[in-house]
Amino acid sequence: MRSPSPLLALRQARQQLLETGQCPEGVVDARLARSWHRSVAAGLAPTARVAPEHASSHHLRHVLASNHALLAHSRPVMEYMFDQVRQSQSVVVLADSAGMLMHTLGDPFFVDKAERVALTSGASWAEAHRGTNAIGTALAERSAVEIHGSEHFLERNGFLTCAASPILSATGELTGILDISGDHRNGHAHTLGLVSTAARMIENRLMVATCKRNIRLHLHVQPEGIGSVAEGIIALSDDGWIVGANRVGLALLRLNAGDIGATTMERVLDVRLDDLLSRHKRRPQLPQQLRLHNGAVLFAQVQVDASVLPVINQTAALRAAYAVEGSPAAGADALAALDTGDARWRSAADKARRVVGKPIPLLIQGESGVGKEMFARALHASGPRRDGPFVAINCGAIPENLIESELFGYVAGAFTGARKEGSPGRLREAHGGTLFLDEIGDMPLPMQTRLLRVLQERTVTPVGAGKSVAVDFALISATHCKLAEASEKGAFRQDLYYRINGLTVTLPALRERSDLVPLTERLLADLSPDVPVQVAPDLMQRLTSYPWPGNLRQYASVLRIACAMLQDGEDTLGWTHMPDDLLDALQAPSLAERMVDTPSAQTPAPYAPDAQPAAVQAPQSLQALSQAAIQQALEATRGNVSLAARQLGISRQTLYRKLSAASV
Ligand SMILES: Nc1ncnc2c1ncn2[C@@H]1O[C@H](COP(=O)(O)OP(=O)(O)OP(=O)(O)O)[C@@H](O)[C@H]1O
Repeated sequence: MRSPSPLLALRQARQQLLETGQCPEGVVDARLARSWHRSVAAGLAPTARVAPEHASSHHLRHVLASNHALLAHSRPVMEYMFDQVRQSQSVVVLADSAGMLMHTLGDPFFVDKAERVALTSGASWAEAHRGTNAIGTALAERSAVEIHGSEHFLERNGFLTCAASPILSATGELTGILDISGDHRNGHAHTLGLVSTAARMIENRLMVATCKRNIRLHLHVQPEGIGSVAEGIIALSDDGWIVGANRVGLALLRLNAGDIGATTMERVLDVRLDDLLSRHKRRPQLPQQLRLHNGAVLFAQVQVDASVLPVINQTAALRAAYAVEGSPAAGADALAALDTGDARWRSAADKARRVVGKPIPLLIQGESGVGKEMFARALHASGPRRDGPFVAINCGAIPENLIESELFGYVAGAFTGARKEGSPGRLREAHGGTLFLDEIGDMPLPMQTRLLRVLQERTVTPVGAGKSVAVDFALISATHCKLAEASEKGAFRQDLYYRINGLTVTLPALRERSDLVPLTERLLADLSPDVPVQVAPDLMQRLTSYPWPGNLRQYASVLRIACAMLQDGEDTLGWTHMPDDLLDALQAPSLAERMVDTPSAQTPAPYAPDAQPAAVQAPQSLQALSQAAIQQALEATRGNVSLAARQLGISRQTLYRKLSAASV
């Protein structure tokens, strides 16, 4: 963004923006124009003397404490940078992810001047407060930028030249901004390069520190590039999921940040994790030559912390054992195991996979019984927290007077009836794993307020306790109602809604799914793992068109009952195996079917004994068909009502009822 534009042209362009709302084309580039527009939208005026936005010392302490690791890894790099620019009247600055300055190192001759525009710890350089400037603009654009002289929106910052680069975490989140600011007369063409390289150095150091319990691959296209600032780094979970990556690592593997936590190494590289690790064990110092599936060659140095090797070996042994038995690999994509081909379901799963392992709360919407909890469990089992607990809480099922102590825990003697030893509470039980809040829309409003505080502060204060306890869990919530509407009507706190709704996915109702046949096959394979069971085609046709108001819960239960009704030697579910309450509903044609009242209409076949398929071919009334079936069952069982009822899949009482109705 270093501008060849003369001072006057920039001033005129800014004036034109203020007067007409448009930047003149060709004078400022698109990125600068976007930033100026944001500055105007924030209510800033170029000549205004805005009071600098400055954090209280308490808030600054809090920010410094929560960015402890970033600061620790940045300080040595900043000192090195400062050495490079020592003579050029500059300051080196580290800001947090909101643009607040946390640490500055400055040339004493320049510091006085810099202090006048508040280039000091605690000052905010977010665009909303200071208009266009390298720190705020790099934050807004998520990319490295240089802002020179009059490109700054506020005229009082026009004596500066600043270059800033975002610092990204191992999971791709922007965690801070590194910047060099100096007198615009001393601007140097290489400053932006220096800042960007230094930001990469910090990112790499941070990544190695935060992923020290992961398997790490240090990558480069040449073995000599490994260990340099230009190396790619990929962090893997012990079963091969990519759980972290620096920018070069992503580029080398042709991935983007959204793939972190959503794909495995083996999907990208042509090597099995076990082979990679065993080669590393034999020759730990030697870079391994690897190939992407597209044939490109890379070199990788594996690094595994000695303290986690035993865990990895154990997981590898488990994986090998599972592979031998033909069972799904430990930690395999448990969501994929639920995927039977419905496009809407798959799209929800694909989206959810992208946030697994990231601090983004997931909200699952869908009718009751569509499988929201199973989906959440599978997601947990597919993610890096799979070894931690999965704690499911049905917010609608806990009595209102117990919900507080149940969720937040209590100390010994907190209230009458409390357990002597106190209780940690369900939220703390989820520490290190996933918290699943089912029916979150049913949570009473006072509890919503407390929950919001927990989610904001990531701490829980048990009932009766003075101190709060830190908690760390991934959050998945589920609801069958439209929470957005509930929050608009005031029935659900809007701020809590935004907090739990990092990503919303909606699971389709069973009647909307296009995969009933493969889904049925999978459910039957689970229900009867030893003997393959199938469904008679005419019944399957009707099961496919039935609206299933209870969704998967109802359907899975019907199949479970039907399998239990199979006699020895039977392997095909027919009408006789359907529970009798459902049989009536299946036989009653749907409204749509009733509207198409022609003999040629494809009316799904109602009950017919499997031995007499021809009986269903003729267009008879349902009642007549039912009576015929009863007659045949009684004949086949020589009048044994109990046996006939069993064959028909109905209770004895229902059979007697049907017989007496027929004789009236
Ligand atoms: N993919 C699936 N495979 C097999 N059975 C399933 C599947 N999904 C759901 N079920 C069956 O449906 C039942 C209900 O599923 P789940 O509790 O996940 O639904 P839900 O949408 O969370 O329901 P609710 O809204 O009532 O809490 C499960 O106990 C299980 O029997």
